[in-house]
Amino acid sequence: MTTLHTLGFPRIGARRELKQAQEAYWAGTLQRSELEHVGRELRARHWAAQAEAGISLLPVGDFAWYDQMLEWNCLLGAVPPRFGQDAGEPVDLDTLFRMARGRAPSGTPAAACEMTKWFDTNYHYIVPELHPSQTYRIARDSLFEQVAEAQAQGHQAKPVIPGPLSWLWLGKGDAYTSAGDSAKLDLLERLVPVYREVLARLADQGVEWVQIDEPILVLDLPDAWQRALLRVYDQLTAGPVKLLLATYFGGLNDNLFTALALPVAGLHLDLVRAPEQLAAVLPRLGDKKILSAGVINGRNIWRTDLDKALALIEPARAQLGERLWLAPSCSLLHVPVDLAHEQKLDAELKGWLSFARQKLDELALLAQALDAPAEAAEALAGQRAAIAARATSPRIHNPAVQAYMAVLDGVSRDRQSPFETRISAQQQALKLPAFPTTTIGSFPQTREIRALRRDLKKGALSEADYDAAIRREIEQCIRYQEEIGIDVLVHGEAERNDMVEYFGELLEGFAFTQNGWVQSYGSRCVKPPVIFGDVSRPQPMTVAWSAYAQSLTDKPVKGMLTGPVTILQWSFVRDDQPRQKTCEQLALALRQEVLDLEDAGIRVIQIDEPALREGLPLRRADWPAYLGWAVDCFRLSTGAVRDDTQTHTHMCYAEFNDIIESIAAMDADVITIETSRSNMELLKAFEDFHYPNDIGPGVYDIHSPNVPEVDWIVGLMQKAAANLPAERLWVNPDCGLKTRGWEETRSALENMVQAARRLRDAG
Ligand SMILES: CN1c2c(nc(N)[nH]c2=O)NC[C@@H]1CNc1ccc(C(=O)N[C@@H](CCC(=O)N[C@@H](CCC(=O)N[C@@H](CCC(=O)O)C(=O)O)C(=O)O)C(=O)O)cc1
Ligand SMILES: N[C@@H](CCS)C(=O)O
Ligand SMILES: [Zn+2]
Repeated sequence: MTTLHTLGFPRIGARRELKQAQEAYWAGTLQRSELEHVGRELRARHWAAQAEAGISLLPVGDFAWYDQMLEWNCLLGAVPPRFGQDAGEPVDLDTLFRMARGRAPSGTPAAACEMTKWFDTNYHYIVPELHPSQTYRIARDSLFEQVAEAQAQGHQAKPVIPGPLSWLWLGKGDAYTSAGDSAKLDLLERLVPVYREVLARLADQGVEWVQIDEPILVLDLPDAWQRALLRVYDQLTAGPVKLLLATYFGGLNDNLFTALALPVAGLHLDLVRAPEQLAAVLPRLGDKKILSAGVINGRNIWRTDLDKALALIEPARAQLGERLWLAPSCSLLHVPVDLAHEQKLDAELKGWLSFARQKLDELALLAQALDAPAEAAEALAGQRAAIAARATSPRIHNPAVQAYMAVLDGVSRDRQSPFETRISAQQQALKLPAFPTTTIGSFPQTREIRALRRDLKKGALSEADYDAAIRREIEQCIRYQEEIGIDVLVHGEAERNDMVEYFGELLEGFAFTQNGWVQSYGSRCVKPPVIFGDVSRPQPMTVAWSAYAQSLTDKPVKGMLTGPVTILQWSFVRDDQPRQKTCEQLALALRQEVLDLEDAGIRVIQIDEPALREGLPLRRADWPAYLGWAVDCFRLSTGAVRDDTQTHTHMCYAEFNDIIESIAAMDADVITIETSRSNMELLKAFEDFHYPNDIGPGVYDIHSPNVPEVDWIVGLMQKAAANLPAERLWVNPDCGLKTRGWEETRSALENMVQAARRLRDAG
């Protein structure tokens, strides 16, 4: 019998039960005991679903109240001193929430820990805060309690824990200069004994296998880290539990020999992203190790081509027999829970898809195909038919798009004139003051706005009434910005459920789901649209809203679009053509929208690319190719406008140093970026590079409810002006305001405008 396991199952619940419960608890309307009950119910449901599907080793530790890394930070007692954690006391749930959000129903508010992107996904983890004198201890028991919970339900629990090297790599601290700073390795001396203690406790609970995640093994690793892996795993494997070392999101490449040399009992490979590594691993695996083959894609939603998967793993099966285990490529955290909850997707399209729950069945079928091929034949034939139907469907091809793509090389990506010429034409047209103020696009998405969309969907509100209500929101937003004296206004994005899903709903070649939620961070989720075919724009998507907003004021209103790379990155993308091609189709659709906005009298157009950096391949050798086409697609979408039309772009959650050249090559007239959390440190890349175009360094952190003081904003801008020409600087928040309330938004923006006035007076 083939052993099946998963690296993790989505924790949010098919109806986002975890989100509802957490937010109610934070708001004080749900008791702690009720919250804990919801957690137990979800875990039990998810384990049961996996067991029913035939998964024998069930993940424990994939459930997290906010984030799995944060759970581990708390288990290790790595709680920064500002949270007032008593040494020796267990870390309480509210302390965990304060680390994530700065506040919780109990305990003193403190600055939240940093949150950043998890590898190349749209999931965000809470960054471990490292310090050279940090000590560790088992400070939270939830993992052990959950193991007992799973066992009491009759399951074979396989705890899932972050490996020590990956935990350190992903951590940050003032004493360390980069992810791979070898000084971090000094902490291992104190960390490893606690890992050993954890493993010993799990062994006492009767656990046989522990999955230990070392995803950094798919990155370019310095020698010191490779050596540390060898040293540490020698110490970790001494006890009675068996370790399954899990790698995912790529191939081992030059880390292959290190991974194979580790004395662990099993190794998990991502054979979706890097199928070629199997041939290199098989002859070197030895005669004892388990190989877990990750053959079901944990990062996308397409039904698996099981014939292809079988062809890949058959040599492994022949060599390893039952030492070959099967699994998804990575945790299923990154895909929606259950396709069964989609009532509105047409049957053809639904037949092409597989969400987390369906992926379990695919895994079981694959095992059956190995163990009892005759019994699997009929189901395999059904799967084969579904794969063939998708590959040959006329819905995926659009001749008009193909015709445009065929002449793409001849389409200019360049603006008509260089920046110096354009900016003076824009200055004449827009007549902006020094230190112009603007915002990033969205204004608070209030409950009322979301309820309007809910009612529209339910049929309780007509299209006309919905439109009228959104227009009122836009008018209020414009009036407010005029009143406080913002220079370049926005319409506020009230009509958007999400900056990617909104466009997915309006573009051809996309499908969208009712319930395909995926956790982005904490309680926040996204519903990534599905790109299944050639992308085109049947009609303008934003022009009516932007033109309406512009009709209300003489001040310029920015048109607001999500860029091609970000739409690509935050969607589930077709896998039957290179991502570059899909991105080019998106860029062409956006190019038409940009020109329509310009025709409608919109003089400033922003094309957001917050995911440009997130899309970077994990291996540096692959960066130039990606950056080449990503920048090209941005330029394709923006390049056709007149000189006096001003283009903006916006990026957040990113470090810019290593891609500054590509950012400059995008040639947006203005870039607004997230810099406030780093106290303008991130601007250094722009200073060192002598970035030529206009820059709006974010002057306050929109992720925090704290209102920035005028002096503080002035100080930050002066810091920026010390190294960048003042006439190139804009004043703006560091991201959109959709997750904020109106009260804090008002105070913050008013202070921001005050600060800009003071800067002008001083200059
Ligand atoms: C900027 N970020 C984004 C990322 N990815 C995206 N795809 N979009 C982004 O904006 N990645 C990086 C960052 C940070 N990530 C996020 C992710 C998610 C949110 C967020 O606020 N999510 C909302 C859901 C937004 C949404 O889709 N809203 C819909 C539906 C709202 C809903 O739940 N409706 C309820 C009824 C509501 C009511 O009655 O009050 C229902 O249908 O039952 C909409 O507005 O229509 C979230 O709540 O998780 C932010 C940053
Ligand atoms: N225009 C978007 C960008 C977010 S990254 C917003 O303001 O929400
Ligand atoms: Zn942003």
